[in-house]
Amino acid sequence: MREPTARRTAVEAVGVGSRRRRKRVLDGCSFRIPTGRVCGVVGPNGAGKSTLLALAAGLLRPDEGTLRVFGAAPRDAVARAALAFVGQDKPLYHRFTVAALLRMGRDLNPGWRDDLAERMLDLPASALRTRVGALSGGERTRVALALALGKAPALLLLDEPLADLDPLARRHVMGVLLADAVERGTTVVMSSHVLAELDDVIDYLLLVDGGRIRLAGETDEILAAHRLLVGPAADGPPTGRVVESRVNGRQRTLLLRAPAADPGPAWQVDEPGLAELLLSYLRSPQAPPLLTPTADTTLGAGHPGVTA
Ligand SMILES: Nc1ncnc2c1ncn2[C@@H]1O[C@H](COP(=O)(O)OP(=O)(O)OP(=O)(O)O)[C@@H](O)[C@H]1O
Repeated sequence: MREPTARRTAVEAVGVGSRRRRKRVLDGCSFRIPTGRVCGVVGPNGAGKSTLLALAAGLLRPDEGTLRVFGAAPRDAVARAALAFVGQDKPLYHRFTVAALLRMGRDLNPGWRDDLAERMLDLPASALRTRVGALSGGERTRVALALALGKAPALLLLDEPLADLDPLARRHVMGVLLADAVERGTTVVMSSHVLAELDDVIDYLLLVDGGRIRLAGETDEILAAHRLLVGPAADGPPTGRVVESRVNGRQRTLLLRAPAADPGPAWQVDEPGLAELLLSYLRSPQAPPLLTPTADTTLGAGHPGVTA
């Protein structure tokens, strides 16, 4: 028997619009993120990623449309208990020691798990006695992430969690998040500009650009829906639904929506990498949006593509 959509859907946005100081920041955003996915929210500066995460965390209300978390409004008690949010500014009490903050996390959250917080924190024991204000930016990020994970949430909303972490710390944080998603089925939704490091970790993608959703769904399905063609610039480009066409000297590189017609032996055809695909879309604002069936809110819960 199929579970109700609300239980299989972590976040659902339908026609979400948001204005900040009268400026339209998000417009007609509709998508679903099923439970248990590690979803990367990517897009250029000012695209609306933080606004989208703040809406899902219940810190902002949409001006248009609806956004639901596990089927409830983000400010409902059920949703609030199920989610943890770490914003870009990571507000922490600077005069508290790390140990005192962790104690507070334990006292405030009935489902608190020391092991999860400690796994994320992974700092020397001396750091526990340090006041938060005396930590480096990256160490503070680790504390904020440890407090969020210690809550053992069903949904982790993270706004640029990797921004001030060194490469080793990034790997550690990504590893912990991935392990948690596997072990507890946590849904992780994280914005990031570090496309290269998202590649191995995310299995779901939201590309936000100019306040709109341009790509949404399973990364492997989105990649499989495209072909990267490299061939001679002198030849007429092969036909197909072109996302981007670039000429560099004698070489033309094309990103097409699959299936593409056989372009002939002069062309090399591959599936694009994630970073390549995203950059092509960002350079080509005219390319039509693509949502896989699980992300598409116009498809009902009974659609075969809509699974947990
Ligand atoms: N507190 C605010 N008050 C007014 N406008 C805001 C506020 N926060 C963001 N905006 C505006 O909303 C738009 C989207 O901002 P948002 O922070 O959601 O984008 P983003 O994709 O997260 O960007 P970045 O990658 O730079 O963090 C921007 O044009 C920004 O100027």
